[in-house]
Amino acid sequence: MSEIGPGAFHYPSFLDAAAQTALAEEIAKVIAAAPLYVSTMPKTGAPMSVRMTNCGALGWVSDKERGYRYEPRHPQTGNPWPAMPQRLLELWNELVHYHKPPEACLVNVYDETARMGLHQDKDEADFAAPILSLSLGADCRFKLGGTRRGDGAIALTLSSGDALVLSGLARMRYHGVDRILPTIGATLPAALAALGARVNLTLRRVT
Ligand SMILES: O=C(O)CCC(=O)C(=O)O
Ligand SMILES: [Fe+2]
Repeated sequence: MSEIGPGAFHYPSFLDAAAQTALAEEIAKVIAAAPLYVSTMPKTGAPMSVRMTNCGALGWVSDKERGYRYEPRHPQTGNPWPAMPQRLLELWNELVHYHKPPEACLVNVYDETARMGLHQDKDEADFAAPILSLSLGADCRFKLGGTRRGDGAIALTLSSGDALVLSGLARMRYHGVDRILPTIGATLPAALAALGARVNLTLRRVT
């Protein structure tokens, strides 16, 4: 584990190959029940390059009219999000020291050209709870800035099996995915391989 400034913890290869396979199988079930969809940006309605879905009681959604928010139902099927797999609750307990369970797990699927601009995670009512991110598949160049937009950002590589915790002073740090890196040998586990190059799971407490 390496601490990238107070409260930001990077755990390279936290999940071994077997754990990645098991997690990918759980996420494939989530996607079968709650299909991936394309969110649009508030105001402009521009489509995001990342496809997404959620599991847990609440899911992060965005559209032109109503912007970023959490909803209890899939925006296209209208069904409640699938339950959060037990394995994710266990990883939260292992890595996040917080007295309440996560309510939302956002599943982001990147193809080779997808990216995510620098942003803060601030649609939650509870900023005291850490954020837990888990990565599968291709490496990405991840940017981690400060708590103000203009602060300089450092780049790190997030690889398959890596965990990242943003807690305390790091909870509101800007972050984003610059680009997916050509990654030799690290593809998504078979259960997810057809969907894209990289999958990121972000577990959050919302209320
Ligand atoms: O894909 C990642 O590593 C980051 C995802 C993220 O920042 C988000 O969904 O808010
Ligand atoms: Fe984020």
